[in-house]
Amino acid sequence: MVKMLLGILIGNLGVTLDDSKLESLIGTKLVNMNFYPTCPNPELTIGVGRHSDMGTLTVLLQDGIGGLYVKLEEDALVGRKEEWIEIPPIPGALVINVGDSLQILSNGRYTSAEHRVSTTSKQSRVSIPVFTAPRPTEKIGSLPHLAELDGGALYRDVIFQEYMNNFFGQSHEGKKSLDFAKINAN
Ligand SMILES: O=C(O)CCC(=O)C(=O)O
Ligand SMILES: [Fe+2]
Repeated sequence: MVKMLLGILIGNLGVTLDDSKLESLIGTKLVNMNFYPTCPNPELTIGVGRHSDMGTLTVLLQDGIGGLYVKLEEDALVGRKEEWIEIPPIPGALVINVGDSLQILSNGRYTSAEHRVSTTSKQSRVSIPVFTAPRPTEKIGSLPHLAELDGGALYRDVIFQEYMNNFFGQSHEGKKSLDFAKINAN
């Protein structure tokens, strides 16, 4: 399913990647099982702090409790201020998150979802994300066709293992990890 989704998302940008390339871009797969116990003072705790997932696409199953928030970036063009919106649990629905690797490959046309989780004082929560990410040896950077169309690459080529080392080598601060691959990050 993830391979098909990725093929469609990249295809919509006018780039066709063959099956083995798509496979390489989601070749690392990891399942987490998150348990968030109840917390008497949810406002004083962080369930999961703000971050984006480092991989390509994340498929997330959450129970019915809620508490997952995604940041909508400020957009002056449409007069929107930065806002955190809750992703309500819908029975039988999966949440699909764009990760940093897809942001890099798409030259920023898809942006990774910055998200966080808050706990509640009444009910514990369980979520199961399935992360897909490039193979550790895979080189990722802005896809050349998109860099050309956009008048330049926003991201340099990095070996995914290096991106991962950097991601886990520092504490998460929103989407700061992306700076590692950004050209002209300041
Ligand atoms: O629990 C959730 O809904 C999200 C967890 C998460 O963001 C993560 O494990 O990366
Ligand atoms: Fe996450």
